[in-house]
Amino acid sequence: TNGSAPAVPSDQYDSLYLSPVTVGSSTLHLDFDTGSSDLWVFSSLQAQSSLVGHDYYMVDPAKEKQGYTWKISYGDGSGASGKVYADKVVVGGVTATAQAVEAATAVSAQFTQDVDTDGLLGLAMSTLNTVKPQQQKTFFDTVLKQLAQPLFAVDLKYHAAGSYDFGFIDKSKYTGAINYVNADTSKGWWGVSATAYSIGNASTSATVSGILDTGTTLLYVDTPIVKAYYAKVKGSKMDNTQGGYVFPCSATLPDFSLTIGGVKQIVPGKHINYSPTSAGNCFGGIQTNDGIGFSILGDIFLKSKYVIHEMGSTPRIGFAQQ
Ligand SMILES: C[C@H]1CC[C@H](NC(=O)Cn2ccnc2)CC1
Repeated sequence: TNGSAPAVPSDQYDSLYLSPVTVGSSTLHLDFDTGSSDLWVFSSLQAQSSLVGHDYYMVDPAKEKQGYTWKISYGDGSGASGKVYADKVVVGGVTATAQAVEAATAVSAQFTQDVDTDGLLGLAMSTLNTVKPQQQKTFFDTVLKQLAQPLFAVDLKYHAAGSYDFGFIDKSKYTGAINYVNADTSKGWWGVSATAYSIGNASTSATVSGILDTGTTLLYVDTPIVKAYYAKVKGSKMDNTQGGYVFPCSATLPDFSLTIGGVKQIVPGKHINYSPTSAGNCFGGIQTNDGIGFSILGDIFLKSKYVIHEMGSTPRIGFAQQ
């Protein structure tokens, strides 16, 4: 069975995208995250005070995987932990009858205060799953065999609802050719490399290695590239109080591209004006990866493309223009 689920921006800035998922008998709104591999949810195991505003999974003790635990922390310092259940999970009509559902007993403040997000659904490789004593499969790995094709496609949009397709490529969601490159899954992520970047009409040869990450809002690249980009934005500056580069909201932002598989994958300048700040300027969608050694191609990069993640004998990533 193939299927498709909507990806709805959680707020006016596309901070994250939420998709409806049936977990047991509840419908929750989860953040599909190609940068991690745990399916975890707010649950009845948590203190009531932590559940205010959230939909949550009502655990059934008969379905508990006794003695199994999980604990995850993300690059932005957020995290969660809890117990594990085997239950039915349905995404866009695709059913996993006994999916490992990671029910939270504790979550960090960033998640508690984000009342729209009821948990995450990881879509990276299952080798990154945090469940102990036995690592569990992602939803995608669980349903892989029932899909017509071993793939999912990501269609995030700028200030609009997009979708996640499972098992099929939707020709109505892109124009032109799909450009495929092999994925580097050796670190558990959907890894890609670029051979150049461009700012406006100027192209620079460089090796930019990164991971595709729907769970990250912005586009994080090496500091020299970030500096070169904002050098082309009048009035821009690094503002440590705001935590990154800001600029006058009236600024014209140049397009940015990464050349992947010989094809320029363009991020429109318009998408790089992420949001207004509390200080009266605007916060950039391109920021430094703080020298973590690789780039994070988050939603700012993804929301102009239709991106196919194919787990064939040789994992591949396909890029097409929305
Ligand atoms: C420098 C980057 C900063 C942003 C980091 N992204 C995340 O932490 C993504 N995420 C998933 C769940 N909650 C957050 C990746 C590193």
